[in-house]
Amino acid sequence: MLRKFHGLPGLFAGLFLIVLSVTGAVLALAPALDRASAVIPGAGQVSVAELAGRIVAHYPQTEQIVRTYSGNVIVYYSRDGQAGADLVNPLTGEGIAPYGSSAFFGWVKDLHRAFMLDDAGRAMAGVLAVFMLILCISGMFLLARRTGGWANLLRPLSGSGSKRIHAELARFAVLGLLLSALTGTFMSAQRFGLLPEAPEIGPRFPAEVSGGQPAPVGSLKALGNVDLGGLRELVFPYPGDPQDVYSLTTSGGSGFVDQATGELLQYQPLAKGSVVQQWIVSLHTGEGLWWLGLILGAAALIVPVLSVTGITIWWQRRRSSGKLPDNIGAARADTVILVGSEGNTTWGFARELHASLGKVGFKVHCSEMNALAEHYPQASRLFVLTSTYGDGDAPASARRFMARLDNFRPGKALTFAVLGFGDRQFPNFCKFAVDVDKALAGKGLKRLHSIERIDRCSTSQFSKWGDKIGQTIGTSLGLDYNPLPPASVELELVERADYGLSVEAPTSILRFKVVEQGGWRRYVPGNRKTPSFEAGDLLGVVPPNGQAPRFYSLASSATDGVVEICVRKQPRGLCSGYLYELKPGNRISSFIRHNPGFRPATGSNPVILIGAGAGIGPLAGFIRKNASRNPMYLYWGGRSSQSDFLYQPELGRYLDDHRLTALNTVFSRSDERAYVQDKLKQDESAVRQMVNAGAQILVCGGKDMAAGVKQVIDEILKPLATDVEALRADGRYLEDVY
Ligand SMILES: Cc1cc2nc3c(=O)[nH]c(=O)nc-3n(C[C@H](O)[C@H](O)[C@H](O)COP(=O)(O)O)c2cc1C
Repeated sequence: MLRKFHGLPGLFAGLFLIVLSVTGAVLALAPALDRASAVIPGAGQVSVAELAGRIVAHYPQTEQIVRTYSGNVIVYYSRDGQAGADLVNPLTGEGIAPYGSSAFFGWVKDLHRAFMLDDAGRAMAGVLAVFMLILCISGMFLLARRTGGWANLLRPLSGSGSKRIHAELARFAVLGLLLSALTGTFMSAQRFGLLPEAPEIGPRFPAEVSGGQPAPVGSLKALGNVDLGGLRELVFPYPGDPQDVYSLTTSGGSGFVDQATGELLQYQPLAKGSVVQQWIVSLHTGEGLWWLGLILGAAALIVPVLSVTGITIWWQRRRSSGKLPDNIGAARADTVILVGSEGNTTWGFARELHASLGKVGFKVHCSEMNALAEHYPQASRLFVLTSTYGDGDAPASARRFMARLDNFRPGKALTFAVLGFGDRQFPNFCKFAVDVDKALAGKGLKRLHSIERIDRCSTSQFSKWGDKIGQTIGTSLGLDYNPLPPASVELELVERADYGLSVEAPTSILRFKVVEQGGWRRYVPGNRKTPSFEAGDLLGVVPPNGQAPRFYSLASSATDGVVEICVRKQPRGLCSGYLYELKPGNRISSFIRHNPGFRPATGSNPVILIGAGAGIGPLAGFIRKNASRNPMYLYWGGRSSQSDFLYQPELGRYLDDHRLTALNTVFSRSDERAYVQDKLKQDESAVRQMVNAGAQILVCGGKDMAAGVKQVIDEILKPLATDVEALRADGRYLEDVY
């Protein structure tokens, strides 16, 4: 709901908001440019009387003196019957240059205020300001939800791509945009009479003036009492009319000055409403607050990027939520399918189930598990299809499911069935699905069918499960789904570095180049030259006998120009053995699987990287990409510094150029006889301090190491009254475990 509240105005208004914000950013420059060219005497240095006296010496027929919010002084005068206006130097009264408002800024202002369309355009700009207000407020709520609460709003963000860029920039710009939107809405509402405007009541013309011989303007007492900094305008009396007066407006109010006695007559302070109104204009335009104008301008310039990334996110979400043409609303559905997925393969199965159930007449609603509603009023069947990630953890689209389950109010008639997707080679086969099954039963829901687990996307297991569900609900589903094979990438080994033979841990860093498809094949969709990937994504490799693919964490990003992995040869490892035997020039077929849940946060908070053995691969990749020199600390364990110190030269270079802040290694077959978790224990207080300062922890390596690390970190965190699970829920403890 909140997301819709944020997305719909954004989509609708995207293009117009871009025009509004770019023109706003240009206009925001005006106060700063004006200010830069203005001569501004210090406070108390020049009085209005002195200023007027100096100006009159150069412009005997002065009609009016105006001081702009930026501090420029303009004189309006007549000479030889011709009216003119000049910028003047307040210290000398001399003219600097003829004054005229800029045609360019005038044009931009028209575009900004009214899209060149008069009142219709002004109304549109007002509506857009309201949209912007809704976007800012709903965006702040979404950000708080993403960072795990308002107190964590400044916490480093995880994730990548458009979502990350959108959230990071929005966080930077939101206060400026909120201020512009609020003040813009206020000004539009006043313009269209929806809010009252402060009445412009000036002082009444004095009933009596002395009518005596006019004194020189520089000698008038009332003008001598006003500092130039407070002047708005001074209108001169009509020449030769002793009954006329000077009309003075200052930042505090307005009044009249007798041209003979110099007395202040009928002074009226500015009404409170006018002061507020003036502040609102200043806060919107930066008039008189040139520095604020620049901040608002910078925030406005971010709007085009927010619009483009916002539309990209919406589009990606639409696509990944699976082109479900007949998706029924949650409130009307009799059947609900919830999907937990990280790499999107489970969505394909969910789509097939959605289509089959729809075909036999059910009203089916399908969404990600994170979008679990509080209530499905009409539903009597709930299917949960979910994969498992990390070490038995929730995939990205289900991470908030368990927390949302607390507020879930299932109707009495609701029954459920969980279908887990996983890989039997993982010790925690489909563990998250099992957890969900238990949690739903714990909520008092009845099982429509007991949990089943699908191994490595087996389509036959899926189809059999469909048959059983069909029998239970009294109709044939005929689930027949064949996932498309992922786009394959041909790689050629260009370089390898071998380690660890003498300590029975043969491990190699393998660097491949992407083999470009020649001839017509390069035009086939999917045969892209270089796929996009980041360190921490996964390289899928199918071993030669065609069994299920094995995944290796990537140590490089596409921009590095190589595909780099770190492979430890397992004793009877089919795929690791195959890769280990490769020689430069050999080619393999592979595919990329994105793993956006395993990425270091950006920002100045420390990042603690922990790994052992080949687990150093993606961690080294993160350090290589740390161009902004965020504090990164690496804890890594191997067997022997002489034999399997992977990436030793690179890490030295990263320390030198500060991409890596500190390196802590430990070797189990040296005198230390210790593992990486022992090293963490030794560094207990430093680790605790870093976590207390907002550090994020990323762990990569074998499951035993990960379990040991988790145990030690839990102990280290005890005095902080938090633990690994709490950090994990905040996106501050990420694991890539195999
Ligand atoms: C990094 C990683 C960790 C995984 N961890 C587990 C796990 O702990 N248990 C399991 O059964 N499957 C695990 N899997 C396998 C996935 O659950 C399986 O490939 C699933 O089909 C992915 O579906 P999805 O693309 O919809 O997320 C893991 C896969 C990867 C790439």
